[in-house]
Amino acid sequence: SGLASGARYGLLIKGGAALETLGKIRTVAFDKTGTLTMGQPQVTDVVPVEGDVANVLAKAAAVERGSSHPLGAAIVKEAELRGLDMPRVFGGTVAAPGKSVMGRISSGFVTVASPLHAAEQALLDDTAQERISALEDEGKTVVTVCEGKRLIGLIALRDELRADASEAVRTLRALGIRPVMLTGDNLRCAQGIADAAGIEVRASLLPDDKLAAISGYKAEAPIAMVGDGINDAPALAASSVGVAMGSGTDVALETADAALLKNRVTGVAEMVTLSRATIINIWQNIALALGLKSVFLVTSLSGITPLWMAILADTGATVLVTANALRLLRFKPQTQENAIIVHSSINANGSRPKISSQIA
Ligand SMILES: Nc1ncnc2c1ncn2[C@@H]1O[C@H](COP(=O)(O)OP(=O)(O)OP(=O)(O)O)[C@@H](O)[C@H]1O
Ligand SMILES: [Zn+2]
Repeated sequence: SGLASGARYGLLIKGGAALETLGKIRTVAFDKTGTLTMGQPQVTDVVPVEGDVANVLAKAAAVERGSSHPLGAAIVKEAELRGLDMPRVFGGTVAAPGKSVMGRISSGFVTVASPLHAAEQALLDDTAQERISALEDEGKTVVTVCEGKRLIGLIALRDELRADASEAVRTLRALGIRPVMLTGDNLRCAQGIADAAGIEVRASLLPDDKLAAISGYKAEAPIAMVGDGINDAPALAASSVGVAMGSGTDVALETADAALLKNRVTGVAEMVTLSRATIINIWQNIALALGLKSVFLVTSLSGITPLWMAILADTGATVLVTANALRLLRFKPQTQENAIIVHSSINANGSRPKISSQIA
């Protein structure tokens, strides 16, 4: 009944074990991009160092074209909006998760990378470094564009916080759970987003660092991780309960133990509440069943109640237990955004989520 009730609110939980663990978690780790934020960054600034804006944007977009990263998608969209001709890429592109993407165009190798990992390609001088810090202080994510070993420009992007992110964080704290944001983005930008959401943050984490962070928390107490599967699928799999955003990748939906179909991050707290209610309900039922049975065992053995009455009472207990379990179907999440509850398990993009077949 707990699983069915969750499904009605767009909370999909893959089976009883995950439902049970959710009630015990002490920490919830959130990915930033696409989880606490909308995951639809927009290009805000293009700073050319060599050539003009179009040169930087077109080359960056060329190597990002095959990339599934939200930053890459934003760069390609911006180049298309400006009607730029993207140079041809020869021999495909190479992505280093959490760091960069690289490809070869006719004039040489182009790399789009985080400032932290740009140093592997080119040295950032003081002017570039200052410009990066200034943009990051505005809450933007900056990527560097290099051609060969030369920095040719910077692209700044901004992603908006989800409307229910701070409510999600507050609700978890009220349940005695510690929320923390794990991100591959730089600390300046991440700190701005984290402050707005009211959450503590660990930034500049590579996918392996996210995994290590999860294992660290998990060694202390059960932890849930909420992510979209881009550079965090291993962390989702390693946490006690992995929760995928409904808009996330197929990998996320497959590795996760649960999913938030309506992309409401407040759903994590609702899952915990539902789990706790279910666990209490199960213990009530066990106590009820055993209690009634022992009363009638004693009384019928000692001849106080006739056998037929004991049998009838046994059936009655089953009815009571079932009725108590069915109360869970009346479960309503406490958070305010319930107006947008949809009674179906269809994704926002219209496709059926893969895990829907597994609802008990
Ligand atoms: N395809 C790419 N194009 C440009 N930069 C990239 C790309 N992939 C990774 N990066 C750089 O590496 C950084 C970390 O990437 P990662 O995907 O781990 O984190 P994120 O998506 O920014 O944030 P989060 O970890 O919260 O999802 C990015 O902020 C960006 O600077
Ligand atoms: Zn991410």
